[in-house]
Amino acid sequence: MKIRCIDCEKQFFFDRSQYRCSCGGLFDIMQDFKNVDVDALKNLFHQRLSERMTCYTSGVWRYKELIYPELPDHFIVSKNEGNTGLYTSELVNQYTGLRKVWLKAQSENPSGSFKDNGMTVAVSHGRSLGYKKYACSSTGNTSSSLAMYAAMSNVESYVFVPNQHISMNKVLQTLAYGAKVYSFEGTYDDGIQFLEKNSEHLGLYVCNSINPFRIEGQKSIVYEAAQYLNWELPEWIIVPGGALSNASALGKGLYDLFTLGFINKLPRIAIIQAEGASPFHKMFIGHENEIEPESSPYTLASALNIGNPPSWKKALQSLIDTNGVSISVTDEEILDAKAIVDKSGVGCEPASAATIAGIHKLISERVLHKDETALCILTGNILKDTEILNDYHLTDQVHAAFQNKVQPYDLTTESYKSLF
Ligand SMILES: N[C@@H](CCOP(=O)(O)O)C(=O)O
Repeated sequence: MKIRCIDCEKQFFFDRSQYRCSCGGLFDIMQDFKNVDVDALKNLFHQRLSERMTCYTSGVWRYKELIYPELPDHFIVSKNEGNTGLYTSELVNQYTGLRKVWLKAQSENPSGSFKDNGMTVAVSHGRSLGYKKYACSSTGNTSSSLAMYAAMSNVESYVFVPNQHISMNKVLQTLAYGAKVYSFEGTYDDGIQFLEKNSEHLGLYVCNSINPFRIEGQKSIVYEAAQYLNWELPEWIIVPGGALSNASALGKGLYDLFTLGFINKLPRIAIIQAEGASPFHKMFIGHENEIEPESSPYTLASALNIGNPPSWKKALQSLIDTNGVSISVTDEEILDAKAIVDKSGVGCEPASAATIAGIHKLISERVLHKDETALCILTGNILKDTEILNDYHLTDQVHAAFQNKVQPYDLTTESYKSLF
């Protein structure tokens, strides 16, 4: 397997853990698609939809030929990740004003977020290299996912989480899977810098999205959506933008599908950032060549509290390749959109709802047209952040709101007769 530095374009054989080239650029995996037969692969992917109890049951490894064909199956650690629902909702369509919005619920992954799509590949690769200690910096989803796969592989996980502006539920989930959790003063960005500097001499295999195998795995999100939609994707793919791994991976995945001939039309990608943590959007609309890191990013959508996204160049490439756009939305817009997704029955964590808020705004700015269709990536589960649910639904007027939603009822009377 070969990798390429995205800055100096030097190529290497990838046989150990390294995340950056000596020039400072991130690595990208170069797939050898010379012998790909699209019709044969479509058939194979279709047959694998009825696999049971093998690694090909997974909605990631179903596409192994496009992700990591060389990896011997016995290294794969999988929990049937992927296989997530694709939903539509009249409520969401109406709220956004778009003809049809597809919700790809990556929140249905085994650890509750899209991170599992990439993590199964990163940890499986780490196993093939013989690593026993795995690490990440995280606002909570990456750490939960890593801790889960590490536990299943019987190896250690060490996770570094900021000591504020993250969701307690996610940290508890990470602890419960058995990870050693270190809480630090700073942001996700400081944790990444620490790991980039120290992981090698500490013998830690880093599973953040600076690891290119994470990106290869996350491409499966768009492969699966395309397969479910009979290889015809909507005009737009909408992703929240924090560390920017989804924008990077989905752009690469779409490019694979289009250049190989799986799909005939390339959707446009829209990256939606939270206003309080939007360095990428500022760079993009300002036509700057470099990102200006934000030292104190802050948004209620805790998964997006990232001021210096390592993958910004890959995400930028995705927008260039797909004629994409970026936009930012306020926390209020995110929370209102989340309430709609929750009420639709699909549900999501706050960061995911940035996509719905983003569509709303892109229509009002006439970037999206109401006759178009879009696919939104819902990144995390509704229960990932119950503090936000509490605040949104209860805090303002706790008693009045609570009484409205959960009505007191006296079982000893016959008042039910007037209720139904
Ligand atoms: N919100 C993320 C931030 C980490 O991003 P990654 O792309 O490096 O995994 C999280 O869940 O920690």
